[in-house]
Amino acid sequence: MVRSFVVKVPASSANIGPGYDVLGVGLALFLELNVSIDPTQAHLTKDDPNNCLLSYSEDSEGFDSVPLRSDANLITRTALYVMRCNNIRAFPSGTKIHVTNPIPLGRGLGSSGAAVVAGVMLGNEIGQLGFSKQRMLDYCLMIERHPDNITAAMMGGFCGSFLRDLTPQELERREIPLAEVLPEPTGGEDTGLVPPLPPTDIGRHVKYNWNPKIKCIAIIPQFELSTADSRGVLPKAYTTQDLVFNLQRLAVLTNALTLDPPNANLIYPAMQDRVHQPYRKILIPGLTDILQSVTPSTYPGLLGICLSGAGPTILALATENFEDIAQEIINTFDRNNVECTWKLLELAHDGATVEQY
Ligand SMILES: Nc1ncnc2c1ncn2[C@@H]1O[C@H](COP(=O)(O)OP(=O)(O)O)[C@@H](O)[C@H]1O
Ligand SMILES: N[C@@H](CCOP(=O)(O)O)C(=O)O
Repeated sequence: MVRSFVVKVPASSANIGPGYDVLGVGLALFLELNVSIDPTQAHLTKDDPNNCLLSYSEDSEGFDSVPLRSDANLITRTALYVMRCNNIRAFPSGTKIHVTNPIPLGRGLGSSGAAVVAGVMLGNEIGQLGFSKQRMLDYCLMIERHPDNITAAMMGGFCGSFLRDLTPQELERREIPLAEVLPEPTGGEDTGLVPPLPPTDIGRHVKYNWNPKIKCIAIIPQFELSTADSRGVLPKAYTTQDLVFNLQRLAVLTNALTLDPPNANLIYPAMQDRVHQPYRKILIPGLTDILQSVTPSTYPGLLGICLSGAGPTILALATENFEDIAQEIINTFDRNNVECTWKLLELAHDGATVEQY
């Protein structure tokens, strides 16, 4: 029997200013996997160590760069991790996965979070494991260890999340190096390693309301900045003043974005941050100017501006004047020799979905 299904996972913008590793919004720009399992096509998948023929559409982000072997690609490695935790060693013979990916890689729009969520949903479907989204979050959080993108991509909408404290035994499982969780490219051999099951309910979240008049403008520089590198420049400790500065704004922002009409006098200052943006300026030419150059008084309709995730994308929230706001930010990047594209995006309210067909 042939089985076919589609997995769709939204991009995300994390932090939203003061909510470092806490806040995220799912964005209507979808990573899509078209999956078919047809045992009569087993000859097509015999060259892959795990029986999987993986392809990307030519217009996909990462088409030229992402690996297609199932033990090297982030989506299928993640699916193999979920399957192997549950005693399924490989994809069924004749598994074909075609990926369409409009989410730019390494730009702060949650491409890796979407790939991890897609991989976990793929593993759950292939193995017919019947996991809830809450349980699938546990698997995701063993791989990407900040919950903001993952939660927004899985659950959709505007989310706040945290990781709960783990018991010492759980901590051991959680501290397993990533290389032992995800299968490493092996040259074709299966090491037989069974990864430890993730602890349950690692991540806790709430979904806030979001005023639908608020749209997301993403200004996307044409250079990549890996999240790991962008986390590497952050300090290990903060002053009380800086932490209180962010906590005060975080508390106000989560409610301010639900109010009608949206109030720029509240949202703009509530999107200021002292925990990550000041340190990331050295990695993003022009960031200081950009965060100061567009304000609600110079650009009516603008509500707030911040770095999207770990950058380099800029997220501007606005109700109108989208093109002018984007163009001003593009011009400032241009003066710093950085080319950009931009997108106007709505929230993705439903998060990740699977549709059988
Ligand atoms: N659709 C995808 N397919 C395969 N690998 C992906 C995909 N999306 C992201 N990745 C991997 O994740 C990396 C980017 O992750 P990261 O540095 O966290 O940036 P981002 O801010 O885009 O999440 C890519 O270089 C690639 O290795
Ligand atoms: N809170 C994280 C978010 C990273 O998001 P990404 O989209 O850049 O992967 C951080 O700021 O490091």
